[in-house]
Amino acid sequence: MTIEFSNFTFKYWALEKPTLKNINLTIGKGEKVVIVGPSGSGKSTLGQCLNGLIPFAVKGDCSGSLKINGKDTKSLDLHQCTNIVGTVLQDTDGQFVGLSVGEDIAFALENQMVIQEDMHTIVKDTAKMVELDDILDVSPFDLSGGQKQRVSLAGVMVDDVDILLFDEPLASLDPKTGKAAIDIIDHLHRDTGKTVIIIEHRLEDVLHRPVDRIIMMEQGEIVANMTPDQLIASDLLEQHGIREPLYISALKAAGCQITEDDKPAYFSTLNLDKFKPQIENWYHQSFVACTPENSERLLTVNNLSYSYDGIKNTLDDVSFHINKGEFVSILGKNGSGKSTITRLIMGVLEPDTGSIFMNGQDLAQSSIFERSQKIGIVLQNPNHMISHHMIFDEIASGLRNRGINEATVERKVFDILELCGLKKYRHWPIDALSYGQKKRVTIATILVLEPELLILDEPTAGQDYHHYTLMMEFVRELNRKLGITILIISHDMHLVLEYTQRAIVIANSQLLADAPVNTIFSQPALLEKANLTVTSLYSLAHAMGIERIDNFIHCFIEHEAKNK
Ligand SMILES: Nc1ncnc2c1ncn2[C@@H]1O[C@H](COP(=O)(O)OP(=O)(O)OP(=O)(O)O)[C@@H](O)[C@H]1O
Ligand SMILES: Nc1ncnc2c1ncn2[C@@H]1O[C@H](COP(=O)(O)OP(=O)(O)OP(=O)(O)O)[C@@H](O)[C@H]1O
Repeated sequence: MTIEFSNFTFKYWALEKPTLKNINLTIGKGEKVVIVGPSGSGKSTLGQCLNGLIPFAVKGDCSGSLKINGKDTKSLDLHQCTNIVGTVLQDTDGQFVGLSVGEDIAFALENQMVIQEDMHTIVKDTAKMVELDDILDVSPFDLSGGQKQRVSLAGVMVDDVDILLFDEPLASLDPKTGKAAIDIIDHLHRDTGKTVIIIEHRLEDVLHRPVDRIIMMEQGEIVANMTPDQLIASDLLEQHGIREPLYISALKAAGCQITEDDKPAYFSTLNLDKFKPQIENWYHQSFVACTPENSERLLTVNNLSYSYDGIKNTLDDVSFHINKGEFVSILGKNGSGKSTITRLIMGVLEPDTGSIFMNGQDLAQSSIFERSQKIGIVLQNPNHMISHHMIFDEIASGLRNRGINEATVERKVFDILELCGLKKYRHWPIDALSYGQKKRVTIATILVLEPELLILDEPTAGQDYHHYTLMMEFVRELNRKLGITILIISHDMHLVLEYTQRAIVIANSQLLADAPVNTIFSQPALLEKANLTVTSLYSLAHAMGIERIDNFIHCFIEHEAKNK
């Protein structure tokens, strides 16, 4: 199935200007391509033109043509498009049709009239590939964010379509499952010859397996269309605010010049010998010792246990503390209970046993409202938080609830809109925003309230590097200047390395480790237990024969922080 966009332009009815401008792009049958680009650049819109959601479900004006296998999509209907293109959507909640995980995976098979006996086997085998076989009877809506993402992946794997489109398949997946997902996509691609299109901000993770081409979008246009080696060796990623792989950042930090001939797109193909002297030199020159942590307690979690069903403990005797002014992360496998900890801190759930103290006060004595005055939480899925139609009102709502006068509300909201890169959208309805832009709105809504403890659940999911850097630098400023304590829950190891000092690792419902990030990331066996993976920074140091990998990681963290 060849895909051919010719002079293709698309404008949403709700917007004045076109979102896709004069796109000329051919994707050949059986190709595997990645689409990258800043948030709001039109990646999902391009994907939706392919799967027929545009123009059949979402209205707008198109000009030029989009042909799939020579057929203009204007002559097809939505049903015909979905029979050609299978999609894993960015917001998985909108995608579930079954009452259980098993039914959901089986849905596509029912449509294909697969016989019952085969159906059970196919569903089981597919669920096993994405580690869902234990929870086939659970409702998709009772799953953690990453588990939902796995259900969507499984659903599309059984689809009998020629083109597979993945819109941010990795956003909520833990690192190990993310790698497994990329392996699965790679197998599907090689075994079936299907055309595969992956839209993703986590470029290094996608490049875990080879791809044919990377297409870069910016403001509705295609600004690059080249091989991964060409792109990684160029300055284009940096210019367009897209994060380069960690090992490339480390090589550049050491002053190495990387060319296409070095085959830099994959760690496994990169010729490292050439760079060894520079890396060693940089490491020996830049090592500085860790700064000691502040020891005044803000939050103390004591022996916390919680079970949703009264049978299996989601959290089992978990204890940790967070000091005032710290920037800490919680890491762990999908479904290990990280978001559950957040719900217990907020008071949405009550612990079965154990307690949580804030500033020496037992939170069991405080209502949800009282807790929300001190603790701000940004949930994983922005669509679970938004309750107003207009962006300004959404961000202003918390301040207005506190009875703050309108002039102050306006000033604070404008300041935060600017900081979060949302100023030009202030009069927009939230519906007209991309997923990443919505996520930024929800972060702005909480940041404007300047909480004492800020908890960010997957802050970078769906965010491009440029926007997330702006936002995280602002969060870091809140942390450094105002002493606001920050807790992030994330599967984004690059983010965790860049910003947090200490990581709390949860595995199999229990606390597995609580240590500085450079210590955590230099222990492969520990990472493995929590479905985390070593980063390419570790692999680089290892390949260079550096003994104290924790020190090497620490050097890199210091370098990044200084050069932001
Ligand atoms: N349903 C819609 N109605 C009107 N405008 C929309 C709609 N969906 C997206 N847009 C607009 O189109 C632009 C591109 O959005 P799109 O979702 O394609 O971006 P994206 O590159 O996928 O971003 P992200 O990485 O944040 O998901 C955005 O500026 C957004 O405001
Ligand atoms: N409302 C609910 N009812 C029943 N079980 C639930 C509910 N919410 C979560 N669970 C289960 O509790 C476990 C922990 O979920 P939680 O959302 O805390 O995980 P998580 O570590 O945040 O995962 P992720 O990294 O995927 O976001 C999961 O196995 C999930 O299926």
